[in-house]
Amino acid sequence: MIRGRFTLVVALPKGRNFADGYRALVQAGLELPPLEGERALLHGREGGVAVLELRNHDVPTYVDLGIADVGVVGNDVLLESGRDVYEPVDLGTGACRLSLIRHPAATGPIRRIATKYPRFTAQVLRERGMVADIIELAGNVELAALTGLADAVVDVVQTGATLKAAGLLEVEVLAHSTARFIVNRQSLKLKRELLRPLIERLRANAHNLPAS
Ligand SMILES: Nc1ncnc2c1ncn2[C@@H]1O[C@H](COP(=O)(O)OP(=O)(O)OP(=O)(O)O)[C@@H](O)[C@H]1O
Ligand SMILES: O=P(O)(O)OC[C@H]1O[C@H](OP(=O)(O)OP(=O)(O)O)[C@H](O)[C@@H]1O
Repeated sequence: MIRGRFTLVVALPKGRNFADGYRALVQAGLELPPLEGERALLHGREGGVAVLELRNHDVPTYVDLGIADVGVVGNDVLLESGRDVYEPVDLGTGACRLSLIRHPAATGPIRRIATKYPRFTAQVLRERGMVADIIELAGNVELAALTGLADAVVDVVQTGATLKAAGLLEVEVLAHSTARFIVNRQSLKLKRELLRPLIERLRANAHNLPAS
């Protein structure tokens, strides 16, 4: 097991949330390894802290199953994952929302919803007693509303520029998202002396973030 060879294994998502996540952990005093080479997937030396570079949706999986002790991931991905991890800190970065989006001409009942977030969408439908087919897509989800593949989509909105350019409407915000620091429940007990102060410092620093 990789965890036995390092003091702490950190799962970070490639892409948008990587730099803020890395910085937040360093500012909280964690000695992260320097990042080696663009194509490296695992950074760090035995006996120190390791960083795993993962796809967003894989971060909760690695943390829940105990391969990584801790991780950083957007709440949107956490909601979708259904994974049981401890989520002690809202880092406040990477703010966006998961919204219901429709074409202005689509005014009838929603029968087909396209999304990268099928579990989250199914839960929203269940909570509202609604029935619709969910079509899982891998990206550029707005195209489903533009082309008529679906009569609504659930996707990430940040500035709204993508929707505006496509002439689509943000009908309803379903969830707000920011980056979260997550912890494997067993690691929290086993590495308490390392993790408790880290969590406190992350909380204090997140509190002092300028409002975005
Ligand atoms: N405008 C935005 N679009 C998409 N995600 C955003 C945006 N703003 C913040 N985020 C956050 O960034 C995460 C997506 O990061 P990124 O765009 O790097 O991933 P991706 O290219 O979709 O790759 P992956 O397939 O690994 O999810 C989201 O889960 C969300 O928490
Ligand atoms: O409201 P906005 O500020 O326009 O941001 C939202 C858009 O940004 C992301 O797409 P991106 O073009 O980054 O590609 P991706 O789908 O590969 O993440 C996301 O999937 C939305 O389409």
